[in-house]
Amino acid sequence: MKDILSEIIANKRFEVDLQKQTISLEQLQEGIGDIPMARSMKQALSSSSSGIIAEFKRRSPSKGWIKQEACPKEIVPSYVAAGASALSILTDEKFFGGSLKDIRTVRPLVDIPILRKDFIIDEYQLYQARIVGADAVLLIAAALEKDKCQQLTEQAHVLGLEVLLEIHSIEELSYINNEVDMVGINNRNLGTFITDIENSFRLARQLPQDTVLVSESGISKPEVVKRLQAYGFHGFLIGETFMKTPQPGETLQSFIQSIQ
Ligand SMILES: O=C(O)c1ccccc1NCC(=O)[C@H](O)[C@H](O)COP(=O)(O)O
Repeated sequence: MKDILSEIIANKRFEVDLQKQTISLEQLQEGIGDIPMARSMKQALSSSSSGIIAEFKRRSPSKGWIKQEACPKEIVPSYVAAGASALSILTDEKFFGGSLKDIRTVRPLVDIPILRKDFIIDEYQLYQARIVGADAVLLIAAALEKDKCQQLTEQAHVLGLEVLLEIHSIEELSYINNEVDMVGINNRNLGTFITDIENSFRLARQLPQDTVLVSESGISKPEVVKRLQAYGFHGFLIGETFMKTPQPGETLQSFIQSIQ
């Protein structure tokens, strides 16, 4: 682990420890009882839908502010109306300008699966995700020891959350086991920020055919999605391409028209 990722993880550890001082894990556990069943993102991606996981993202370490004043109540329902199969909502505040409140705000407005996109290092964050209404969480191999990743996967399942495991390199293939629901191949090198779509094809070749595969980051053209679809990818996680335009929902709509 290095560079921006280590900085993000160090800050996340600090944040989570602080949050625990305000609301303890036990208090969060008490709040989990009456949460409705989660929606299956794996199923949503496996059905014959667009496969687009449309991301709500205000800023990023690689691009700075993309849409500082973005309002989730406007953008997220417009993604659903445009035909997104699932949603990804960045909840990291310091580096991405997001918050758990963004998921809480849109949950009653939409009925497709929501991925809590954050840097999950502690089971406390799984409870937070479930309480605000997320259906799935991202676990990043590069940010976790293998045992910890396994432990978080099991705990996520106990809470009814699905897991999208993100890998970027051949070495991280060893994190994948039968318990992981979906495998995300990140095209972005988190050390250099360079995106290379070919990374998706390189790593997909190494995976069993029945893996629910998601290609993540740097996707800006419908033709790329078509190539990925033909290769057997089910999901396409796209943020900046939509968020940088004045009407992200409309941009998504024409993007989907071009892949059908
Ligand atoms: O987006 C970044 O700059 C970034 C930097 C360091 C860690 C994670 C980062 N992004 C998180 C994501 O996974 C992306 O937001 C997501 O894959 C969508 O990517 P894009 O379509 O390129 O916005």
